[in-house]
Amino acid sequence: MAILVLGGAGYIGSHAVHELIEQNVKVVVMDNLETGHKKAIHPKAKFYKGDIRDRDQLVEVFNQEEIEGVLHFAASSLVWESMIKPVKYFDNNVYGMMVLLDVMNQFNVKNIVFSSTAATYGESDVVPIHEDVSTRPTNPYGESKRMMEQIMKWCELAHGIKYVSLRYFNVAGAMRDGIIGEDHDPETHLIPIVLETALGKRKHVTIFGCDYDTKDGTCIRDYVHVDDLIQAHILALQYLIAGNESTVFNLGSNEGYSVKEIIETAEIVTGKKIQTVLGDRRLGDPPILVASSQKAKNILGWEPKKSNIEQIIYDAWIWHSKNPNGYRE
Ligand SMILES: NC(=O)c1ccc[n+]([C@@H]2O[C@H](COP(=O)([O-])OP(=O)(O)OC[C@H]3O[C@@H](n4cnc5c(N)ncnc54)[C@H](O)[C@@H]3O)[C@@H](O)[C@H]2O)c1
Ligand SMILES: O=c1ccn([C@@H]2O[C@H](COP(=O)(O)OP(=O)(O)O[C@H]3O[C@H](CO)[C@H](O)[C@H](O)[C@H]3O)[C@@H](O)[C@H]2O)c(=O)[nH]1
Repeated sequence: MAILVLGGAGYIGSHAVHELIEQNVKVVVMDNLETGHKKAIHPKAKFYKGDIRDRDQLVEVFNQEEIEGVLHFAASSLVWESMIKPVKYFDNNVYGMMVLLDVMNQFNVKNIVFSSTAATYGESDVVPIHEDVSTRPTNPYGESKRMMEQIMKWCELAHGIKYVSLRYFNVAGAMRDGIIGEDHDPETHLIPIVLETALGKRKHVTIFGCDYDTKDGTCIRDYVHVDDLIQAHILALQYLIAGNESTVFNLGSNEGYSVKEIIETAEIVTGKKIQTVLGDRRLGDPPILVASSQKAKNILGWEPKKSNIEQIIYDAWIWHSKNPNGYRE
């Protein structure tokens, strides 16, 4: 039996594949390589290049392999892009989920761990955010993920497909050995941009908005180390395979850092001065997203070990400084 990792060539999915293989699990990856990299896929994983919206391609994978469960990372995931290309997000994310659940049902595969997001909550009055806080997304990306959760709920009722939806906050860091890490083109995430600036690949970091109602006027996010996040996926898979009920968990560090604080910490970790420019607010950005992950700790026994901000930035720095051009030669 194998675990099917959809989006296993991407930043987070590739870390999941490495960890599963480390734990001697048989892994099958499907990815269309739109934002992922073939080089990020562990050589011991069986790779199918394909798009999950292509039903025939997906059926082919399920026909060829004995799939026990699915980790579903494959999605479009940029908040700002979703504000200008909403249909892309509903097509790739929501339609992709519809095809996937239909094929899982056809092949009687009953377990899925899904990459959801803090963006499902939108602007929450409750901080830290727990799972019972109402979801009111402020961008199409978050809306698409909320819809995907709803679709899973109805497919559980109709077909008995069990799910764990993991609402990640901001994922960062990399495997300590510098072999895999974050490489998007163009890169739009804060920590990689800050580190590329430290490396001299960029002149400055633009701070998107300094007039938010926060301690220093810049947006606050909760950063979680990718290695800790993957451990939660392994626990979620075990939870489902043990026959537990479908549910939702937040995954974050429970600490909020402003954009300015991230830049200051990166200056300390890298020992480099990082130039900044003040810019306008970015479309769709909520001011504050900080998690309560108590439920994942209580029910899954999740214990994040690396999610302090210095370690997250340090591990990302190892990846970026060893691979200044990412996966490109
Ligand atoms: N990075 C974060 O901070 C963050 C936070 C919350 C949630 N998430 C979610 O985690 C998941 C992974 O994020 P990431 O940062 O690794 O993104 P990523 O873009 O690096 O990885 C996504 C992978 O999925 C593939 N893919 C996309 N659409 C596909 C399709 N239709 N068929 C096949 N493959 C497809 C891409 O080629 C890529 O390899 C996404 O679902 C994202 O929404 C990420
Ligand atoms: O050059 C930059 C890049 C980002 N930011 C700011 O830094 C913060 C973090 O931005 P990221 O782009 O790194 O991450 P997002 O919070 O927009 O989104 C990330 O986390 C979300 C959940 O919190 C989603 O799930 C999403 O997939 C994932 O990309 C935001 O306030 C953003 O405005 C800047 O000021 N300058």
